[in-house]
Amino acid sequence: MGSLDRENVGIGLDLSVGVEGVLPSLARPANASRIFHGIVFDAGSTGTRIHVYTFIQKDPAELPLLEKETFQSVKPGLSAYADTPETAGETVRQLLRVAKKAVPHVEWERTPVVLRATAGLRLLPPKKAQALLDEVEVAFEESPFFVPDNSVHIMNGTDEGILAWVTVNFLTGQLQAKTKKTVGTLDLGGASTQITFLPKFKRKVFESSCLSRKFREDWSFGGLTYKISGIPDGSTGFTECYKEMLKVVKGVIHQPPELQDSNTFYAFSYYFDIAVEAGLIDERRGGMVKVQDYSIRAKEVCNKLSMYLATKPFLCMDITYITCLLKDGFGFKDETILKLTQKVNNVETSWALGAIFDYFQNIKIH
Ligand SMILES: O=c1ccn([C@@H]2O[C@H](COP(=O)(O)OP(=O)(O)O)[C@@H](O)[C@H]2O)c(=O)[nH]1
Ligand SMILES: [Ca+2]
Repeated sequence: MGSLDRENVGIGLDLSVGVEGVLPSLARPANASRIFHGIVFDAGSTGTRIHVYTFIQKDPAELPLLEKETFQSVKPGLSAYADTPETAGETVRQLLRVAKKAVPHVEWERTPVVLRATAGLRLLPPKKAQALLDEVEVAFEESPFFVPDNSVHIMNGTDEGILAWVTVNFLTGQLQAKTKKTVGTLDLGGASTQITFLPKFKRKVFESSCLSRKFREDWSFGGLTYKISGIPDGSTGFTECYKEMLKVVKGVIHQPPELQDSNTFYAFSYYFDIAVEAGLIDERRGGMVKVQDYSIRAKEVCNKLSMYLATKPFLCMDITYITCLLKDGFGFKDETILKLTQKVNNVETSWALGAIFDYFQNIKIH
């Protein structure tokens, strides 16, 4: 991998540097805009998503513009195939068809494809997770796209957070050299919440005052089946449920002092989904909520658990967890406003866009 003369080459040409000798020469007039693409798979615990990005580099000294995102998702996530890893390869092949349509044929061999897995694979026994990743790699190698080193791997939670931050701040224009202010981001995954408290399950039985006394369900993950239920003779309701969540949240999470004077926070993933389920926002339009809106709704739901038993048995637990995480975990004030959105400027607010920037930067593209 060589260093680059940024006076003469744009980001599109820089891409070829990582695969010297493999890619055709991309020499173009110095002033021409360059178009390039990047493919990111988000292998989440509840689904696999493909993001195909098209960028235009007008000025090599500036960040590229994101012209377009093509997005598609499938359920369930790869971890559901822990015992049939070939199926993971099929899922990826199916989604790669989307990329073949979105990226012009001539660009295929210089368009990088990467997959980052999150909590679903983190929670699997390492051998099972590796078998899934190996199948993905085979599917990538068969594809016409450029497969960089370390193209397929499990990402840690810190990277997930940082890359989501990059995505939203890029999309909201805060990464321009002249802007000083940035926005905060909150992403809540489907399985990462359980990471903290799954090991505490005794006999693998999980009883909670956040669930209706009558609730009973088996929940399977990574080859183990957990028995989840309400406490048959215990107390239920918001106060009890909150105390339970506090044990998971309190003292575990660093409370950044910046939150006190912080500006705007964008929240997505489960913050968004649960707000929709709780009727706080419209699924299509998203919206703004105050931290206290979650807690008011949590009280209403948890104090009438039987009403939600048939349709939304986990809503009390989920919304109380979010309330507790925001207030006692991160230390947000009741009045803090969160912008709940799945998209900014029509682009998914996922860590995936940040991940492709990270990739370009690692091959010395700025
Ligand atoms: O592009 C995405 C990625 C995730 N989600 C939602 O975010 C939540 C988190 O799920 P994910 O599968 O990403 O879990 P993780 O692996 O991050 O824990 C789920 O409700 C997803 O439906 C979404 O709406 N769009
Ligand atoms: Ca996620």
